[in-house]
Amino acid sequence: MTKVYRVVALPGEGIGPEVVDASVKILQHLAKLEGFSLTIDYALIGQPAFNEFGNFFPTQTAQVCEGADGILFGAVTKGGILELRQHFNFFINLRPVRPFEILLNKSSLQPHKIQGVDILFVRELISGIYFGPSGRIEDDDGAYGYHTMKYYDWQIRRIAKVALCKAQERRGFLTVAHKENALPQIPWSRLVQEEAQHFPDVTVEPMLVDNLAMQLVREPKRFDVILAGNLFGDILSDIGGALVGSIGLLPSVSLNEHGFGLYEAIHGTAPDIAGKGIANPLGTIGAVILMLQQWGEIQAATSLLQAIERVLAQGYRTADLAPQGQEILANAETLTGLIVKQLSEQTLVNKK
Ligand SMILES: NC(=O)c1ccc[n+]([C@@H]2O[C@H](COP(=O)([O-])OP(=O)(O)OC[C@H]3O[C@@H](n4cnc5c(N)ncnc54)[C@H](O)[C@@H]3O)[C@@H](O)[C@H]2O)c1
Ligand SMILES: CC(C)[C@H](C(=O)O)[C@@H](O)C(=O)O
Ligand SMILES: [Mg+2]
Repeated sequence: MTKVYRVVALPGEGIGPEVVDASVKILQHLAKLEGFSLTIDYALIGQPAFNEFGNFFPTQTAQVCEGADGILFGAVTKGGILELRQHFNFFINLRPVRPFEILLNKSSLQPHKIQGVDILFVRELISGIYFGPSGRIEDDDGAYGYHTMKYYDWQIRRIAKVALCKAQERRGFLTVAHKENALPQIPWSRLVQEEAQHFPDVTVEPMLVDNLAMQLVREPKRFDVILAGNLFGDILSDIGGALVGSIGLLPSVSLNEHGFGLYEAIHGTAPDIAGKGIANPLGTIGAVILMLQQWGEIQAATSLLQAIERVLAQGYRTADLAPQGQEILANAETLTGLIVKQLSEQTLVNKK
């Protein structure tokens, strides 16, 4: 029986529409090759949504997303994304950091430091300082603003379980980012260690987040799964961009307890390059791989990864990867076309 999937594309702003466009083309092509049925519905988020509905994440958009098999997201300036994450209870944010072998020389670190790096960030996504009580007030000392880092213990425990499961499936090593020397009321280490009693095969290593940032650059290979709260996870995962060579390469999935997911790159709207067609679409295309894996379309996921690797092996590079020597400068459209062509060729070979 043909499997039927419905994806909601939310292109958003800046380079969002460019990278979503590339990813949709690839997904549609894969559907034809792999024989699954695919519908893509489009909806507005961010500034375009505000212009149309006076709201960055309008009810109309929430309704379109309801019941879909996945949301493919571009980028927004800020308005809309936090509301979207909260609306669907996407408390799990997974950000894998694994360099492409052929791009080791694009890392900010020396190739031998980065070869073999395989890190999974597990970031809590709908609590912490992003969502705690906040405001602007004026008192006798003047105007001030505040944001509050607030975590219920159960919110930490539930994301800890996710991270522990991931570590168990991987290399059994979980680093917990915390800042208990300054923020002792939010005991990440203790709560995660308590949960870890049910995971005897996982080693838990609590690490102060400032040291963790340094160790990530110094010796990235020592990490397996890194668990972090919302703010620390945001900051630490961008370091991954420097490790793999460009932030434009990194994908992400945000999930709720039912496995419903929001798929996006970790980068933003990149206003400095938006509208030029030169954005690297591989982060968002990588998010398509995560979507296919989540659906259980393993053959399609593997085939897409292979196609990307082969196109990179042919020397094509977007501008962020600073092509030089034998490498060939490609824009997003060219790169996408090459991946589509490669997918067709692979399928032909496999069917022979
Ligand atoms: N999920 C999201 O929607 C999301 C994520 C991060 C930032 N943002 C928003 O994006 C805006 C810009 O933020 P920023 O400049 O700090 O971060 P950014 O990720 O947009 O850009 C940082 C740098 O990386 C480059 N870059 C990013 N993605 C790229 C890609 N795919 N290909 C090539 N180069 C790429 C940019 O050109 C820029 O030099 C802000 O308004 C921020 O709030 C949104
Ligand atoms: C746009 C912004 C609010 C967002 C975040 O901080 O979560 C982004 O930086 C990300 O990494 O997804
Ligand atoms: Mg970020």
